[in-house]
Amino acid sequence: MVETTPTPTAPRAAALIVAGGRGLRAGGGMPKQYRDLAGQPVIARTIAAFDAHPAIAALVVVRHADDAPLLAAARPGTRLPLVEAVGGATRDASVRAGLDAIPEGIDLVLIHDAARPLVSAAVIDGVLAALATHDGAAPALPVTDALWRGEATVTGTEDRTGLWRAQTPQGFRLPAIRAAHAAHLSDPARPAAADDVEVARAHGLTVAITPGDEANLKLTTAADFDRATRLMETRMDIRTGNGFDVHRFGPGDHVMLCGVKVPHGRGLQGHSDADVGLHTVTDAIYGALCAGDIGTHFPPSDPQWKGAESHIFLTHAVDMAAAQGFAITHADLTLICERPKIGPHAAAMRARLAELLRIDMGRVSVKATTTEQLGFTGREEGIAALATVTLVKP
Ligand SMILES: Nc1ccn([C@@H]2O[C@H](COP(=O)(O)OP(=O)(O)OP(=O)(O)O)[C@@H](O)[C@H]2O)c(=O)n1
Ligand SMILES: C[C@](O)(CO)[C@H](O)COP(=O)(O)O
Repeated sequence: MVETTPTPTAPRAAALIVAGGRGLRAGGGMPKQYRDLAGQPVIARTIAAFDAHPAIAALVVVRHADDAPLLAAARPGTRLPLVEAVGGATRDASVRAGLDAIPEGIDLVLIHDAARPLVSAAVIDGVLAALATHDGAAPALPVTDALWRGEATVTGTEDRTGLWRAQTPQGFRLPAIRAAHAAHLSDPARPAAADDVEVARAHGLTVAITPGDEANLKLTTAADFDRATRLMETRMDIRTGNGFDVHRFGPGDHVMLCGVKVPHGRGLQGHSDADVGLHTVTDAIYGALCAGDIGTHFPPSDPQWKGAESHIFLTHAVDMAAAQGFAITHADLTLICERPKIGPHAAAMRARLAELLRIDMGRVSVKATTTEQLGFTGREEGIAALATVTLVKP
């Protein structure tokens, strides 16, 4: 008989995101984790960072009892189901509530502050890698500035050798950190723990220090929001794409423009429904993604696209952008024709485009111009369109 060694299965890791605090030091009129950071709620970025990591198999978010509506409004669409738990008066209590809510079948837990939205895949990787050989692991940065003691004047200098600035996620084997938190809770003399590493160490666990990241800052004060925004600007991938398309007039009694049926004495000719507005915006998105054009993805030689409604093409481009982590933040379309007059239909066109682009109508512009009766559009032989879109990957 041949003996086989069972293949070890990779441990399954959960992300436990603590968001039960009030963010009093940050101010701003609402708990900091729900405030906007460069166009997205802080917590949406934090959740998305873990949801996007392939080693994360479960997501638990601990919120304050009053914050259900805030979390519902801020949570992003996620690959993983999002388990919600209600936190307590201290960070420790919130972590315990989260540990209790972790679904079955999880081996490792990464406990992370919702207020650290810029956590990178590399920081998460470092923690997970160290957990293969340690009870716990957490990122940190060495203290590089001199450390003083004092109030208004300096009264002493502390030795900074071996001092670290602790970050999250702090990772552990699930049973061990549950036991550590239970022991911490039952200790009548327990001090408030600075973090989960302190709770773990008090229970005898060893914790490896893994590479931290300056960008993985905790949003604590109002100034931290400015700092995080600046950090994001330097690492953001911002792209613009342009599109241009023309369709000629032929027989018909209407034209399709941005998904809106506009009555007209002629129709537009094309393999699909000839919606020159949607085609142009679609091509602008493909352009920003460096992904060819509509013909690359929907060849005119393919009979299945004959008469197709053009929202199919735009939805494909929007999905492709989302799959690559891009958010569409703006679209500007210019339709070039003498007639039909676009003005009376522009609001409906903006609304439909916004719906298809999955963005607010305030980020979508539809305008029109004539060419003063010059050229093919001036002779009313067809309609031309120009578009610019902006895509942002945080
Ligand atoms: N009772 C608490 C307190 C804090 N936290 C979470 O722990 C993280 C780190 O805490 P901190 O930065 O101190 O947040 P707040 O307690 O919200 O801030 P503040 O002390 O300024 O009110 C935050 O994501 C916060 O939401 C929590 O889940 N439950
Ligand atoms: C857990 C922590 O983020 C590690 O740096 C930090 O201790 C929590 O924040 P607080 O400001 O000390 O509550």
